[in-house]
Amino acid sequence: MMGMREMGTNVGSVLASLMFVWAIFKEYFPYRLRGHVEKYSQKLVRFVYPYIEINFHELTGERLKRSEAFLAIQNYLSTKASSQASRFKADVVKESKSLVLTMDDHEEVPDEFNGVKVWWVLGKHINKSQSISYYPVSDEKRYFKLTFHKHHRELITGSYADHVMKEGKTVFVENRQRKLYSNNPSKNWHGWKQTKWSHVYFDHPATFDTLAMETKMKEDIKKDLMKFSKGKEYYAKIGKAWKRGYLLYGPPGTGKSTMIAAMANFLNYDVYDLELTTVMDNTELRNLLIETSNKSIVVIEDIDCSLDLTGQRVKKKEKDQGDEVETDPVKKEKKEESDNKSSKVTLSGLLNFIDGLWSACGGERIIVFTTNHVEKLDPALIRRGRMDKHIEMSYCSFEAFKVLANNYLDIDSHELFAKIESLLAETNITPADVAENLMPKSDEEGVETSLNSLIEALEEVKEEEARKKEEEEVRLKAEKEEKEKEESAQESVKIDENSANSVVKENGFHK
Ligand SMILES: Nc1ncnc2c1ncn2[C@@H]1O[C@H](COP(=O)(O)OP(=O)(O)OP(=O)(O)O)[C@@H](O)[C@H]1O
Ligand SMILES: [Mg+2]
Repeated sequence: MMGMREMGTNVGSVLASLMFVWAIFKEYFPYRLRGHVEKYSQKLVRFVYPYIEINFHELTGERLKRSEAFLAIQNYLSTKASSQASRFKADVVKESKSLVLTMDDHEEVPDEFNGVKVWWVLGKHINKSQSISYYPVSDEKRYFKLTFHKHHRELITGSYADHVMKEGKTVFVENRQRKLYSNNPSKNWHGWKQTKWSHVYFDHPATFDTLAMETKMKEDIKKDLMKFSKGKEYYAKIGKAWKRGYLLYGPPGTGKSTMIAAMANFLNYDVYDLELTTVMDNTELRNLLIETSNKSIVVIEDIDCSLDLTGQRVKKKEKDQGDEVETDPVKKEKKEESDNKSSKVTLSGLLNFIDGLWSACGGERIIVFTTNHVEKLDPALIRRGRMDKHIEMSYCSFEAFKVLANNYLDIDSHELFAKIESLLAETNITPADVAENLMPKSDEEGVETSLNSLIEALEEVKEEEARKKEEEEVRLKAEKEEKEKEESAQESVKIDENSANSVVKENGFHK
């Protein structure tokens, strides 16, 4: 087959001859006859150059978003380019294992589909605008040019285009390095980069295997996630937006954040960590959420600390609860930060978004809320449909301990396990504390030392709990006695009053 460059040279010489003929023709031909000749000459060019070109630009639309087609083509060609092209760009090194190659600018990559040959070239326009701007403007516009013979127009614009998009997306999923996004404060949204989210590569080692919790619960969650990720058609059929809400609640250190990482690793999704205290109002919240991509988990941690729960429905409840003191210093700060802001994200803003707009923009998103105080949340926020699945992360059970022992010490059983089991049944200790005790502190420390250190910690917790219980009992007893005293004092006052009244009566002061 003739290469594109060869073909280009031939076409060039033909065109040069035509130009020459055209000049002579313009000079000597009568004006009236020119129209006919022009029509036939166009036909001639199409006959000499029977190829069609289609350009796929990188940036499209009003807001110059990155075109999905461009990305898919880029990924599709990355597999072709490695065998056909000679100049590459190495883009990403995925988890330090493989080099992902993409074709370099102006490199030509041929491809074949059902015996039909096509050519791809990556080109770019340099915008030479002279406008003076405070911010540097991106002046490079890249595009892929697809060239093919006009006879195959239907095949190429139909099934070949589908094939490229599908393959490209598969390659993208295989090669992509997942990201952890955090939202930028809105004062940084304008100007040159205009990024609402900044990202780092997401490389958290947590998996469901390393997560300490009951096996049944774990399997349940895994099944639920799997069903969700494969549920595109199902969600379309029932007319529901392809999203799912999870609420993780439980005391600090029970693995809520670890669970989110395990979920992201399980599904191969990106994570958007949404820090609500830096979001000024509901409009900003909306703008942020609209910019999230498919296949992602949007996380809002400590919802009770970061969200202004001034939705009408909550006002009363908040008052009723009084000022509960937040003990965790990190969360306390977060709460104060949220309280100090002038404009705030409201509960109803968040609810509206989850319910309404969210449904209209893409799918395959999971939204996870975490909290230490589930009782503080408005039932309207956590009802099914908004938060579809509620997961309680609780104190360490024996089953959860076994997972941790396996992770940290590589053991399935030990003679000290029985003692630990009975201690765990009587105490409330978080998996974080168990993990901390199990982790060997030096190379010399063996399994037994770690287990004994855990037993010690458990006994301490048990003693502490017993002490607290005793104190509570003493306090309650004292309160009860105080109350009884007060009551008896009131009683005696009443008796005194009554007796005084009767004395008055006897003395005849009352008529
Ligand atoms: N269920 C668990 N399985 C495995 N490791 C755990 C688990 N729970 C806690 N850990 C360990 O304890 C550390 C703290 O846990 P994590 O940050 O997930 O707690 P959290 O529930 O998110 O706490 P907070 O409410 O304070 O945010 C983790 O780094 C992890 O090593
Ligand atoms: Mg956490």
